[in-house]
Parts: sequence; structure tokens; C-alpha cells
Amino acid sequence: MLELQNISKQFDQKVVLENIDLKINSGEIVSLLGPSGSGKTTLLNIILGLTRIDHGKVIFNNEDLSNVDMKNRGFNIVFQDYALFPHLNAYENIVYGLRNKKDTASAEEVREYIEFLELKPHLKKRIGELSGGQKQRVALARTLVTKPKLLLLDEPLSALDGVIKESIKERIKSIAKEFNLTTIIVTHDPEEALTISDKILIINQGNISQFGTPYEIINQPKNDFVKDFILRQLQIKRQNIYNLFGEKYA
Ligand SMILES: Nc1ncnc2c1ncn2[C@@H]1O[C@H](COP(=O)(O)OP(=O)(O)OP(=O)(O)O)[C@@H](O)[C@H]1O
Repeated sequence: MLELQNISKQFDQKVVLENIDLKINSGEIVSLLGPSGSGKTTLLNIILGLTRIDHGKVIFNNEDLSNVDMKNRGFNIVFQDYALFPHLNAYENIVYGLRNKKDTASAEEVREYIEFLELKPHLKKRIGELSGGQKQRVALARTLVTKPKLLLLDEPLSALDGVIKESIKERIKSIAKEFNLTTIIVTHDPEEALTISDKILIINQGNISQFGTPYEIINQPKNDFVKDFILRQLQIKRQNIYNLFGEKYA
């Protein structure tokens, strides 16, 4: 279980996160949702260990990781631009993450991840030859082979279009379930958050506006910000909400 206790962060004397308290259960998918500049990426980087906190604690499975650096936390991230190596092929990218690391996947497990993400036909292709969805799957495989204790995904769907977006969304859900892997996703799109997450953390100006299940966020918005942010952005996507939550919310 991941627990954030009273996390605060300032950049250049500007408060970016204020007293963030949060508990995330093992195997849950949690989206960090909020407008541009609300502090989502900062919070993701704090969990990853890339950004140091001014105040508070990051606790994982009862261990205080607040002063543990990124490479010793055992978490891993898929960046928004995937950060794949263009001069290597898909397979070389996937196994690149195994170099110099302990407790990584065995050769058999690497094969399983490749099968699971249906990457076998693409292994010899250079990154430039892959579609957006294939790149995302390679990036996911490269991260999974390091056997992260926590998976962080920065805007994993934003560069993808319709059908591919749905297919990657389903894969992320099955990865979390299959490997009981706690997954934290940054997104600014309420529809994505509502359709992929077990829980959603809505952040506004560095503060938690609401933390709850998609059903709670839709049914019991805690304040006007949640109502406005979610509903305004969802107006154009009414049909999806209808499909998800029934007529009452369409
Ligand atoms: N390294 C930094 N130095 C100074 N200010 C920073 C730094 N990183 C982030 N900030 C500031 O902190 C605030 C929150 O930024 P953050 O990137 O966490 O927001 P975000 O919610 O992820 O936004 P977006 O959706 O646009 O990526 C912004 O005002 C940003 O300018």
C-alpha cells in the first residue's frame, strides 16, 4: 500500500502542493486528475523519487521512502513521450531496462510480457516503424520487465486516437489486475480518468479537491470545482457517460 502523509512542495517559494494525504491500496489504478499547472506531474515525480519533498512522508508497504532515491524505490514510470531509443529495435528497447538491475524478469517472464502485450510480430522493428499504440506497448513492456512495485504512467493515452486508446486502456487495466500492480496515472481528461480508474484524485491548485471512486465523483461531487471541472469537460462526451453510468447521468 502507498501512503502519502502531509506532502508539501514549493518551487521558488510558490506552493505547488499543500498537505497532500492519500492512501492507495495494492493493485488499484488511481488517476491524478486536474487542470494544467495543478500539481499532478509534481506529485507523480515525488512518488517516483525524482522530486524531493519539503515536508511530509512517502510510505510504501510500511517502509518510509521519503529519503530513498529514485533508483532504490523500485518504482518505474512510462513517460508521456515513451522515451524509447530510436536506434534500437523494439526488443532491444524492452530488455534495455534489465541492464544493471537486480530482481528483474527472467527470460521466461520477458517472453510472457511480450506475449501479453502482443509484441512478438514487432520485436525486430525500429521504433520509427511502430505506430503510437505499438510504441506505448513497447514502453509498457520495457517498464514491466523491471518488475516495478508501483507503475507510474504519465498521460499514457493522450497521444493515441480512438480505437487504439481504448485498447491501451484495457491493457493497462489487465496489467494492474493480472500482476496486482498498483498503477498511478496522470491525466487531464476526466473521461479517461472515469473509465480507467478504481479511484480518482482530483487536484486543484496543489490541493485535493476530492478522492473517490468514479461513481462517487459523478454522484457526490464534493465541491463546485469538481462539479465544474468534470461536468464541463464531459458535456461533449455525454454518450460515454450514459454508457458507463446509465440514463440518470447522461
Ligand atoms: N522544476 C520546477 N521549477 C519551478 N516550478 C515548477 C517546476 N515544476 C513544476 N513547477 C510549477 O509547479 C506547478 C505545477 O506543475 P505540474 O507540472 O506539477 O502541473 P501539472 O498539473 O502536471 O500540469 P500539466 O497538466 O500542464 O502538465 C506549475 O505552476 C509549474 O510551473
